[in-house]
Amino acid sequence: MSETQNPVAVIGAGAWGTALAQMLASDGRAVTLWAREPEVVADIGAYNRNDHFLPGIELHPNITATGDVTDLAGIDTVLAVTPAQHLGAVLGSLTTQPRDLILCSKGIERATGRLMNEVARDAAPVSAVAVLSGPTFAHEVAAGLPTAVTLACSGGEEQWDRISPDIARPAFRPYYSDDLTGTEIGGSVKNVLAIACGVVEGLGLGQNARAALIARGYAEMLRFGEALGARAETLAGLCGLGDLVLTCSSTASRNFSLGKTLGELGAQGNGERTDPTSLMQDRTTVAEGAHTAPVLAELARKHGVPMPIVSAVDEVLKGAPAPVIVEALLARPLRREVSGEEGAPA
Ligand SMILES: NC(=O)C1=CN([C@@H]2O[C@H](COP(=O)(O)OP(=O)(O)OC[C@H]3O[C@@H](n4cnc5c(N)ncnc54)[C@H](O)[C@@H]3O)[C@@H](O)[C@H]2O)C=CC1
Ligand SMILES: O=C(CO)COP(=O)(O)O
Repeated sequence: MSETQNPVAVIGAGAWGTALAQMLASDGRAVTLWAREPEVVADIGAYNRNDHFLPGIELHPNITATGDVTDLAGIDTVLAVTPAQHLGAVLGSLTTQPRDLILCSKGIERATGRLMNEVARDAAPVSAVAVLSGPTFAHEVAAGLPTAVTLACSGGEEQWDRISPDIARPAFRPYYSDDLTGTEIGGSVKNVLAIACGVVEGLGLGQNARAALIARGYAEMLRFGEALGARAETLAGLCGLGDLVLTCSSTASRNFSLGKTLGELGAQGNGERTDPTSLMQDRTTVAEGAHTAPVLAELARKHGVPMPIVSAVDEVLKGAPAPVIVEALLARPLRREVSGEEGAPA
């Protein structure tokens, strides 16, 4: 490590935390990776591999895995990459709060309806919070393939100047934003819409239907964002539209593939209700959209924001037959396309 390189730490050694550690370590700097599972710590220490969550990748030797949060003390720049529902508890277990805490989870806290930056500001009030989000399949980033992300800084340009050199690499390009709400809404809502696109794929409804769903889903994202104070320009960027297009187009997405299975079950089910619970329990990896959908549908109702696709995903996740739900979506009254204008054309 050169003397000018700050050490960084990553909390959470799932696929994304491990891929971020690999990307950050690519310039030779020391990266501390905190893992919840002792076997993950052991395997990274012994073999430089995390086959539990990111199989097939040889990790840089300058990544040090630990299960002890006290090893994060003194590291100024820390990325938090836990599943959204566990962020508050994991941050609450830290013995010290870093100067800069960069949130990389995509979701909304189910019990409280809070975005991750709200969870983090409560759990780590001393830290300056930032949000990193964009089109980033973990296996591609770990392989060194190029992408770009939104990096939204609560501390404005001063924080950006401090942390962007620690995050940017030749193949990983952050873009500055100060809209944390918009950045988080993009990543949270797109996961739910990816489940919807997977359902369409599983039901065999075709490419046109998927593209229509992406466009109308994006309109829902914009409406919800506006209600919560996000900027539309943020949602048109990497963390919104960019990630939406990625995640809605590929079975490499856990959310899309969950939706596809739900659609296939629905297609076989003769209009009967399904039981997605066992489907979810069997998964060792997180499909955040399944946790976000109920709380997002609830928040949308609370704010008076029409989000019919999000509500439809929520229904399918609760066991409603996918073909019946799709039929109901298509049978809704005709209306203007432009967001904010209600009613059918004259
Ligand atoms: N995998 C990807 O390509 C990307 C994932 N993300 C986001 O990163 C976050 C983490 O996802 P992944 O790393 O993919 O996870 P993963 O699905 O690969 O692994 C599951 C993770 O959950 C953790 N976990 C399970 N139970 C827990 C508990 N009780 N408390 C704390 N942690 C627990 C495990 O330790 C592991 O780190 C999610 O919010 C996801 O949306 C964001 C961008 C890309
Ligand atoms: O957020 C992601 C890509 O940007 C990963 O999506 P999935 O969680 O659906 O795999």
